[in-house]
Amino acid sequence: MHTIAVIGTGKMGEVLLSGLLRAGWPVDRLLVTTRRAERAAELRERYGVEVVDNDTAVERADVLAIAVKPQDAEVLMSELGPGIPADKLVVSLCAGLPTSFFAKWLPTGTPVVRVMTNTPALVDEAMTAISAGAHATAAHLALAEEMFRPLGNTIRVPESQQDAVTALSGSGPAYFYYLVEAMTDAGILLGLPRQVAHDLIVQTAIGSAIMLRDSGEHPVKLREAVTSPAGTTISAIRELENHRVRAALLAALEAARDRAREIADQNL
Ligand SMILES: NC(=O)C1=CN([C@@H]2O[C@H](COP(=O)(O)OP(=O)(O)OC[C@H]3O[C@@H](n4cnc5c(N)ncnc54)[C@H](O)[C@@H]3O)[C@@H](O)[C@H]2O)C=CC1
Ligand SMILES: O=C(O)[C@@H]1CCC=N1
Repeated sequence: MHTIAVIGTGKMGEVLLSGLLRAGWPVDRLLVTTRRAERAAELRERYGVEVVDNDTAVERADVLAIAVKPQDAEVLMSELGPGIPADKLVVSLCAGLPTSFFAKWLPTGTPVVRVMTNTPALVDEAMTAISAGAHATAAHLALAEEMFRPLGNTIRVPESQQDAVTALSGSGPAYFYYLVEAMTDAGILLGLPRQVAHDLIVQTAIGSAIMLRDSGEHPVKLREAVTSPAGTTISAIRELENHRVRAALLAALEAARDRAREIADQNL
């Protein structure tokens, strides 16, 4: 069985750690690293996991899951990279950074897998996209899948699609929360108590998501089924079109994709 070290255990590192534990990964096969002593104590107490320094993690783990902010990856990899033996697997969770960024710091031939997951991993409903770097084999991809499948769904994509994936599903939960927030405000505008508006829209989101997943119907079909002739829904849709919400979404995701590219450019 593999030993996985989470390097940089902040929000996403903890999401991965807790998911692996929920899935039954033995705690003595997990190591975590962090910069702050208080955070180390918190993780130890919450999960009973061993917190070690980065060098010890490299020595003892055979899979290194890099979960620092992309902006911190250069310092981390310049310190750690050259000492990582080529038989370890490096799994990057970092937005924007291509596998070639990691390869630059690693001994030639070290396999790197790039993943983009999302925060619904906390409830085992993540969408995780997995890509092989130059030296990653089918076995390395399978191992990355084994790590992330307990957290939700996984998909393999060519690395060239990872910036688009980041814009769509990596950041995606934020767009849905934003929408719920705005719709709750709209409910308040219409005179509903905040909690009632919140409960109505959250359950509506859950029901709609399950129908999208389980009915096999195209979203247009599902929307048309709600939209009665001369009814209420079409009046709302007209306003969404007038306010160019579709165009705003296209522009927003393009901006997120471009930001991922910028992060790469700043680090290559
Ligand atoms: N937050 C999100 O929804 C998602 C984030 N990501 C990616 O996950 C990565 C982590 O993001 P978050 O967890 O949100 O950030 P975060 O800031 O919560 O966690 C990063 C952690 O790394 C630690 N760290 C930094 N340098 C270190 C070093 N040299 N040694 C040990 N620990 C170090 C920091 O102290 C911090 O605890 C990023 O690269 C981000 O692009 C990917 C998908 C979704
Ligand atoms: O906002 C970010 O950069 C990270 C990557 C995807 C979701 N959160």
